[in-house]
Amino acid sequence: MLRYMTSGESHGQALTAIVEGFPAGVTLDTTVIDRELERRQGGYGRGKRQTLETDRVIVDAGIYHGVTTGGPITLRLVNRDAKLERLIQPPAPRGGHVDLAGAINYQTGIRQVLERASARETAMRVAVGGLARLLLTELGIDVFGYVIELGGIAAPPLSLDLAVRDASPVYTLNPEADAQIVAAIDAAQKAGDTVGGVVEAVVTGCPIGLGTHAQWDRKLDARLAAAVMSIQAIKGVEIGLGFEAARRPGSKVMDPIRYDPDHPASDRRFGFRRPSNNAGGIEGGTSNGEPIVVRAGKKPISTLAARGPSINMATKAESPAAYERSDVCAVPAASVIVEAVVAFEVASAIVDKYVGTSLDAIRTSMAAMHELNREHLAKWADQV
Ligand SMILES: Cc1cc2nc3c(=O)[nH]c(=O)nc-3n(C[C@H](O)[C@H](O)[C@H](O)COP(=O)(O)O)c2cc1C
Ligand SMILES: C=C(O[C@@H]1CC(C(=O)O)=C[C@@H](OP(=O)(O)O)[C@H]1O)C(=O)O
Repeated sequence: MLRYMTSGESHGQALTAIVEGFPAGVTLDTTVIDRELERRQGGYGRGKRQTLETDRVIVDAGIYHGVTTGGPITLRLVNRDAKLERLIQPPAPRGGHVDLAGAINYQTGIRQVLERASARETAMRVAVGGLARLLLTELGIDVFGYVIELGGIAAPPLSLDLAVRDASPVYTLNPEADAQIVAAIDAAQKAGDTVGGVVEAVVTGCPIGLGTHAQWDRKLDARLAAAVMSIQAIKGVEIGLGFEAARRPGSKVMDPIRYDPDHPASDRRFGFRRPSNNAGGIEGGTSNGEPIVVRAGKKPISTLAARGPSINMATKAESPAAYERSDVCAVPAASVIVEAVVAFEVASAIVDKYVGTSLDAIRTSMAAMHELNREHLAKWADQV
């Protein structure tokens, strides 16, 4: 079982994660993780905080000579803007945040809950996702996230071709490439407002059979949805066609099944081809070998420079909500975070299925399972 927990406050000393169940034998290349951290910090519309932080992962435990040992891996990110003990209690809670409900839930001030609820925590989730990516890359699986819509404006289309993708301004979160989007973010900033958007993550190279139809909490789509929904400010998750499937007749939703008899022995789909992928790579909670497509809707940031209506907690008189500083748009960052949590869930499903304490064990198990399925398909005629 692969799992992790994070700790840390937005303005505390550091963010930490302990990742447990990660296989031995994976070279922990921190530059791969740092690249993802850098992507998360980027994107047009971010606030001043990102000019103060330079996120670089520190590995405190779980490696020997740069290679994972199979023991728990401790990751750390230092907050340069650490100042928690000097921060005051906001007088008026912000709508759209946990400020009010959290202070009641924990019988504390607002500061205690907002510091932990902050999306600063997503930096660590991206570091953990980067670690998962190292395992997935070894197994020929790729995950990438990108913006598809921002402030109601469609982002330029993205090629699934890897070479084209890496050069794409959308993939590299450079919305300067789209004047309309930049103008929408600028207009929101000028008005003291914020903008949200829709992001998508695609997983390619997945074997058939991650997850299961057999039990609700092991369904791959359910696990992905929970992970993505847990990201700060994500308000909707779709797999494949998602809500659009509800509007179409069945004939325009189900993906036909075809067969290519000339497929190579190594084909992870065993020759089965789906001319469409409305299911987003998951049928009955199980990966079907097609790209896994997960979409997420991110709400616009609730902390408004124009300050939304609220109540002063001491006097209960009407008072504008607290405002210190804030992002105007964090949609490009959300695409990196969605990618990271999806990468982790897929890695976790891999470890569940191909139970192995090391990379070699997982590879061996994957190869053996592939052969087993080839044999199973070859003797199919005898079974029916
Ligand atoms: C990358 C990222 C950056 C964010 N930056 C801010 C911010 O600067 N100000 C803010 O009020 N909310 C920001 N948020 C959103 C809040 O963290 C989130 O809305 C809040 O914790 C309440 O949680 P909920 O929206 O999931 O209910 C950000 C979210 C993400 C994913
Ligand atoms: C620190 C990050 O995002 C923060 C998320 C956030 C919130 O309320 O979620 C509020 C802001 O924090 P601050 O008040 O320090 O500027 C963002 O900058 C980050 O993404 O690294």
